[in-house]
Amino acid sequence: MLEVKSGQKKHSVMIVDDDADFLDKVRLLLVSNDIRDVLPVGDSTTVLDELQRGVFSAILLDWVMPIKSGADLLPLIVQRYPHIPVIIMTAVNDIDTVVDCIKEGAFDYITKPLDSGRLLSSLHKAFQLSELTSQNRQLKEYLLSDTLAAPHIFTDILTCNSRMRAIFKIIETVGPTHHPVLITGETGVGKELIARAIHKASGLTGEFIPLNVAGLDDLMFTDTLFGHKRGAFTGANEPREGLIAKAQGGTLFLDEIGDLSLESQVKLLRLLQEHEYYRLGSDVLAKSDARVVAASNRDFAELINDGKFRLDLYQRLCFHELHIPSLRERSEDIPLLVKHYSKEIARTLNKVPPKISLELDLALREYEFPGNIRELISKVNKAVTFNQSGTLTLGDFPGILPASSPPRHAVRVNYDKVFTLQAVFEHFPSLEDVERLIIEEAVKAVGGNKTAAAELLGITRPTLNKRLGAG
Ligand SMILES: Nc1ncnc2c1ncn2[C@@H]1O[C@H](COP(=O)(O)OP(=O)(O)OP(=O)(O)O)[C@@H](O)[C@H]1O
Repeated sequence: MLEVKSGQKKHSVMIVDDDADFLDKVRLLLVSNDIRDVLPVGDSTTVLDELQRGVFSAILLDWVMPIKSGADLLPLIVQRYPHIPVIIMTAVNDIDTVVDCIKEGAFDYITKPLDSGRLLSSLHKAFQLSELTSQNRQLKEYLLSDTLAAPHIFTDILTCNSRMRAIFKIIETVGPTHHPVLITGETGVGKELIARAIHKASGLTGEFIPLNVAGLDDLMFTDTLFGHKRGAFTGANEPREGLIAKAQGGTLFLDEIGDLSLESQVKLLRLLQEHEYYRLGSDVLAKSDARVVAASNRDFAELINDGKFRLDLYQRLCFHELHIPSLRERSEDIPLLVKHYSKEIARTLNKVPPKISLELDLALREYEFPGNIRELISKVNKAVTFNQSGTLTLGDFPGILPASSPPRHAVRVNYDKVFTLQAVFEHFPSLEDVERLIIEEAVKAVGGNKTAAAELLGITRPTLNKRLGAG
């Protein structure tokens, strides 16, 4: 999970002044106000060295000093350490100096003799800025980097697609907020898997409770979600606990939310707004802290326009919205998924995992997969079940046409290739060099998800771990 360090951080302050008594006084003032990490610097020529050695949340810098003055140091500090707020201290109380300091990038300016209240308030503001800057930096590094903070959350979602990886990053960021999330995307793209990943990223200790609301009339929806009291309606002989109670402290996943009846939408809106509900037949208000994640393959703009979906409910649900791309928009995932599922299905049938012919591989990449990954799994299932030869070919996938482009033969061995290899390795590589490169590239391509990397490489995860360990 993404963790931006903040809060009760210890702050360290550098005080630079050529007056030893003054330095001592300020240090005592800070220490007695719980700022214990203070570095007094009497010789201003050592400031840059000290900055290289330590980490500081703020600098108190005297303006007038012999040899290297505050005016000399300020531009250098601002240029090299723009994230450290610098507070200028000076006896010179004229507007020109103030303007000069601020123009050079000082955070604040205080006059001597120091007013302790003013100094402490300025320092606390500087700490806030320094914390924000450091959080921003961490977030930026995290979002720009290609590594996930908690890749294990996504092990079930095989992908080497960059949009999917960006979605993983968003999940790591918004997962712990506990706000509602609306997941959209065509049928079978993996919306439920994404919902489960959001639950894992939330840190919630309660359960993940899925409910498919398609086809539920208002009574069925209300009864299933909120439960009922004994005798609430004819046939309600026993009390029923609704799913919302089961999802307490966890996540309620409402699938096919675009198909929810308008009457039920009002009830769901109330739950999202008030976090309260009534069981059928009961006038006792119950509380719910379940996080709501909803999914749909419907077009909400159209539904709202046609009066079939309430705008206020949509706005509540899509506090965060994730759109999952269709499989044809990430066709690079197709070979990975075909390999994974053909192996899985072969295992359940006690068969040897089949090979996949190049012709089939190319044809599958071009096929549209209107039913997305669910369709892919079903097609692979049939193919593996009936295949006898040990190699899946186009013949095992009725309805799939050969690829329009001629097979791209993976590697054409000629001297060009040798030169390409040498450009990568600067020498002719050994098999071990090439293996290490391929493994590194595969792990990078799937963003550190070792299960997916093993799939991509056509080896088992333990083998990958062994090779990584040896690398
Ligand atoms: N990236 C993936 N890697 C491996 N399996 C996947 C991936 N995405 C989806 N699947 C599998 O595909 C099937 C369909 O996924 P899922 O039910 O999450 O789709 P969905 O978008 O919720 O479908 P629907 O819109 O019909 O509810 C499931 O068996 C799921 O495990």
